[in-house]
Amino acid sequence: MKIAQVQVGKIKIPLKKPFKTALREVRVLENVVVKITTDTGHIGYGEAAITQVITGDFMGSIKGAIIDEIGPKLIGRSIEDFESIIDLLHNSLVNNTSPKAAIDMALYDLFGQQYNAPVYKLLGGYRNEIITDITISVNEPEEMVEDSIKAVEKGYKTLKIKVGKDWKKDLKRIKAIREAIGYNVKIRADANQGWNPKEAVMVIRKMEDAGLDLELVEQPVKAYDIEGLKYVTDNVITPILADESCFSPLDALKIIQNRAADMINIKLMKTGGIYNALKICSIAESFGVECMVGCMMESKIGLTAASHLAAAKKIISRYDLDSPNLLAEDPIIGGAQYNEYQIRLSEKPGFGFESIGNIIYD
Ligand SMILES: C[C@H](N)C(=O)N[C@H](CCC(=O)O)C(=O)O
Ligand SMILES: [Mg+2]
Repeated sequence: MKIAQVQVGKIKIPLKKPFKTALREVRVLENVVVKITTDTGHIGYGEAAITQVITGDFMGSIKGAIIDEIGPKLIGRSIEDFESIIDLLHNSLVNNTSPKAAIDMALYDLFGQQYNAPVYKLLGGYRNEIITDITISVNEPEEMVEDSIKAVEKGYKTLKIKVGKDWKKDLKRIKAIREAIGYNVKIRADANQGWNPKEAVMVIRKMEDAGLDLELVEQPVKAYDIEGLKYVTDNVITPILADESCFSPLDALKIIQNRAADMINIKLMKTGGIYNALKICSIAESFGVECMVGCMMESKIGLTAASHLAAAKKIISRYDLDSPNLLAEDPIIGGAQYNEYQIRLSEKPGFGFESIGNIIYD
């Protein structure tokens, strides 16, 4: 199975309601899709999210990296030489984790097809069903309460509450939501770097003192501020999850060795795909540090790849794989099966995509 063509396209899907974090607001998802076709007619798909405020990668840079740099090097390479192709991918240019992730996904999709097995089984096959949380965008507390109640009515057992805009109001947000939904539903909060270290300690301690029972707090401080992250982790009881601070396996190693966070959020857009995500899993597992698999605003193409990783590994104990549920349409037939909070993996070879609509190829 040799790579014959690498195509790049754009997928555009409106959201059900604006997705708002301390870092950005998204109304319409516009991501890059990669389609790799082999000489045997097999097709592998991947996706790169436009999340420049986190990864630095934007539409033009992602397309350029794939069309001008990575794509041409892949032509004629055999999927059986998997390690060599992945090595080529990661050494073709530094950073650019989103285009690398899209190519890595498409290669894993083909790898599964080559060996006639679903990817998650080839990676370890620990489980074939996962349960995702759902994200509540940061808005006025009243609107967040309404959104939280609707999510609980749909059966979600974990809510990921976006905060990090203003710590006093954040406290009100979490208090109001906890009062409205009770204690049978888990709350995790994601500040998306919005607090400084002292504010973070103060607000998390206030939440602890008020008995708000947070499962964890994600990325309280700036991505670069590992000392600040450690200060927060050392000074609160609530577990701290590193997200934007952890891209590479080396980032994970540094965070874990310094005990700067209690857990790691793995996202394919940060690691550059499944290959490096597996390295983070091994590092974390060696230290007994549990991981979450998260996502950017991505369609079911990216989320199917993330779900296969999440299902494969025991050390991944938490899932924030909700972005398809935030979209108004799903143009992807096949792949992971979403039934609100429940995600089932397809047993078809690779990622099991059947057809993908809505893509405009360059
Ligand atoms: C969509 C997912 N639940 C999520 O909240 N991801 C964010 C970043 C997503 C983005 O800005 O596209 C996160 O965990 O920080
Ligand atoms: Mg996050």
